[in-house]
Amino acid sequence: MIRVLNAKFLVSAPDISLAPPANSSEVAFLGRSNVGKSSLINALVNQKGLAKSSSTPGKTRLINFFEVEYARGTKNEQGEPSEERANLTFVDLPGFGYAKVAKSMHAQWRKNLDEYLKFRANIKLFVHLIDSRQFDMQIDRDVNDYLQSFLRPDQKILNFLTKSDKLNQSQKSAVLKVYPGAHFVSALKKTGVEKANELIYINALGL
Ligand SMILES: Nc1nc2c(ncn2[C@@H]2O[C@H](COP(=O)(O)OP(=O)(O)OP(=O)(O)O)[C@@H](O)[C@H]2O)c(=O)[nH]1
Ligand SMILES: [Mg+2]
Repeated sequence: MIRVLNAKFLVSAPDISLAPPANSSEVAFLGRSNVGKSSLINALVNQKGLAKSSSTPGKTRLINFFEVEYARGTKNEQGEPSEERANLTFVDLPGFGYAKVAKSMHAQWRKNLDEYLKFRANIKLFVHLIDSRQFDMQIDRDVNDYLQSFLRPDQKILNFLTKSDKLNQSQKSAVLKVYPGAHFVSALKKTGVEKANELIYINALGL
């Protein structure tokens, strides 16, 4: 059993130069604008307004850092139940593909994110969120290829399909044909959230 003990906002930074010290494994949440990044972070840490979410695309404009304290039930050397603790840093990023932004500003965002994503040493996990209703978009394939192009051996990518409460079973089956083994989450209904925490914890810590 994995649970979040505590989560708190650290800092918002416009680019990597103002990021907090890189002293714990970092999980970067990325995906198209409005896909549900901020909402999923809130669901994972079980706090409503920690990451700011909005129905207006383009809500998250800075790189937002959160410290998340996890506890995992395990067994000690004597085989008795015990609990291990670990801190992760969650990073809520501005969305890709937000059209209503002036081109020049958009280019600047891309540049800022590019440096952060490629050169931040402690990123161990990229959580790429894909809208389960629009799962077959070129921009998401491009983002996957982009991440793969600089992925280090100590890093992983997870694909989560968001807003799964909007899908019926046959629609989910169609998604699974394109993303076999995809993990569905709903921040609204809180489904798939516990499993998501487990996947994040294990992959970010390389367990
Ligand atoms: N039905 C449903 N709606 C959701 C879910 N998660 C988020 N939403 C809605 O989707 C909209 C966008 O959510 P955000 O979490 O702000 O999305 P974001 O990816 O952080 O967006 P940007 O910061 O603009 O990139 C909001 O209106 C949310 O209420 C979900 O699991 N189910
Ligand atoms: Mg957001």
